[in-house]
Amino acid sequence: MSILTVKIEEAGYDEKAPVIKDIEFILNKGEMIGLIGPNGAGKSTTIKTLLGVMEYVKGTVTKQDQSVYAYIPEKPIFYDHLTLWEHLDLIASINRIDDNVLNERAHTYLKTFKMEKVKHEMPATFSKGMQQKVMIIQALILRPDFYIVDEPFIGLDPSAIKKFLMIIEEERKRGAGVLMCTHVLDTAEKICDRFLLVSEGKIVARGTVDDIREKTGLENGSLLDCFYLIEEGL
Ligand SMILES: Nc1ncnc2c1ncn2[C@@H]1O[C@H](COP(=O)(O)OP(=O)(O)OP(=O)(O)O)[C@@H](O)[C@H]1O
Repeated sequence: MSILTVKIEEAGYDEKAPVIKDIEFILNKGEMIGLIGPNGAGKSTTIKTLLGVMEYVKGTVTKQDQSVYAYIPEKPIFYDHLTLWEHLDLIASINRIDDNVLNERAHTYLKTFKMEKVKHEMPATFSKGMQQKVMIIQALILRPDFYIVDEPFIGLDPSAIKKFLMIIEEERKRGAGVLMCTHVLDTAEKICDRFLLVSEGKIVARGTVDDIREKTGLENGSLLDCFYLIEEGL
């Protein structure tokens, strides 16, 4: 069952010069799609379009009725004068999450990511990885229908990556869909069901790793090998 249906004809920062074209896909319940592509390909622009913050958009982004999403950005953003706990409290009240539920979920995830000790400190003063963990905890507290995750693997320590992947797996079993943008292809290859390879604003390959292997003729190639071949036009 689809959670998100994307039909972007074109989008960009200026109507006269669209950056992405014909980005069309469906995200299903419990599915993880990897959005991959070289620097400047249009991945972040695609994400901004899905989030509804792009200046110019022609096309439609349709969520399943009432579905809630959570966005985990690559660059964390915080309120300077709020503590970690106050950030969680704010997110919970905006999304009408009951105090008891917030307490239970927050306690679990703060413990998992070893952030309990700093819960009354300002995230603005945290390290990059700690800030990334706060963004992840904020998203997990919502128990959303789908996640949009921008490059989760740069900044987190290996143990935090492992925990994040295990929780995301649980979330998928619950039915949550995940659209994940990343350059870390060896990890993506292991966890994503399908891929969208974007280059110069368009989808140049899509499907499972096997579909992409078939397209490149690399029968046993890794996703990285296939990516390299397609990107370099070999
Ligand atoms: N704020 C902006 N204003 C104008 N053009 C932009 C802006 N942000 C990105 N672009 C342009 O849009 C194109 C796609 O950029 P985008 O950030 O979507 O790439 P990306 O695939 O996310 O790359 P990366 O892997 O480097 O993060 C690039 O040509 C870039 O210069």
